[in-house]
Amino acid sequence: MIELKSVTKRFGSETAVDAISLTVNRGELCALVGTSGCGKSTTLRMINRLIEHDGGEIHIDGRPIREFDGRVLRRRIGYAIQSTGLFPHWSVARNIGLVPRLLKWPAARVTERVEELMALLGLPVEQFADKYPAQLSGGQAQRVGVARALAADPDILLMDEPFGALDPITREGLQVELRDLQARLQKTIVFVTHDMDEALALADRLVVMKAGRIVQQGRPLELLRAPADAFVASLLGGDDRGLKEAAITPVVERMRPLSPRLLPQARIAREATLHQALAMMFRERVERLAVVDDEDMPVGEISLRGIVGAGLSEGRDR
Ligand SMILES: Nc1ncnc2c1ncn2[C@@H]1O[C@H](COP(=O)(O)OP(=O)(O)OP(=O)(O)O)[C@@H](O)[C@H]1O
Repeated sequence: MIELKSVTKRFGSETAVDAISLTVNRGELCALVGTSGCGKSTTLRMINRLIEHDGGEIHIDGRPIREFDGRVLRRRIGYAIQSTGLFPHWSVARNIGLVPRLLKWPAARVTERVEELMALLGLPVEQFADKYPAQLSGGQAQRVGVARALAADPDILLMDEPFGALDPITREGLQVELRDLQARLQKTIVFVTHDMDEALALADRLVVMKAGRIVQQGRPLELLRAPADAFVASLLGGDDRGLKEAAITPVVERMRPLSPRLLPQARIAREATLHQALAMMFRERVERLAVVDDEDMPVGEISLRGIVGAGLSEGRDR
């Protein structure tokens, strides 16, 4: 668990982070969003003491981080950044194994771990282990950066735009991998992003910052449904907020039992979102879809009226 209590950071006369308080529970993914220069990266870098806070307290698992040696702390916390920070003269495998080697793991265990992570992140060992960062595409380099952050199996991961500057398909693939990793391994993750769709899709806790302060925090749906002010509303998507809400609301929330009427021909997976259901209705020119399970068996239906007529923000079906 990470706790920030009234944490402040000043650079000269400028207060970059102004008395923020935030708790990120174990296994939670917390996304920090806000306009450029609002203090997101500074907040992240104070957690692993790349930047020292000058007011307030930061605790990790109940202990003030000032009690830890900075280097020891950073070996316990994975850190992935947009520019990857890979060592250019080291191979991919050597880059990924950096922290385990610093922690003096036996060589065979480091190799095993590196290969495990490369497989996890879709980087075939034979193809990539001996390559150098300059020989990688941006997306591959970011995967290596994420693998390196995960190498020593840290409980905490700090990620500063780790998927920035990637094409939408690669980015979405990595988002799915991250969510999967988090669900399986219960990592505590603090994630900085400028991409609101990414923040809404990934975050358990969404934190909106403005000029060094936290303006609002909560579950993405809570913020979409009740933004604290016009700034939050506009940052979260302005007039598009309804669609963004549909993009993170699962179909099963609005699903009804199959009606005795004819089974709808068009089908949608039960894991789909309302946004995907709307897109399919639009594409297929239909107002009802059968919701199907993994074996393509209908488990219910969803209708346009069920989605729109009920009013998304009411959170109930009629
Ligand atoms: N090392 C530094 N020295 C002086 N000022 C700094 C330093 N690092 C950050 N700042 C200032 O602190 C403020 C917050 O910066 P920070 O990088 O945390 O913002 P951010 O929200 O991450 O921005 P962006 O979205 O553009 O990355 C900015 O005004 C920035 O200019």
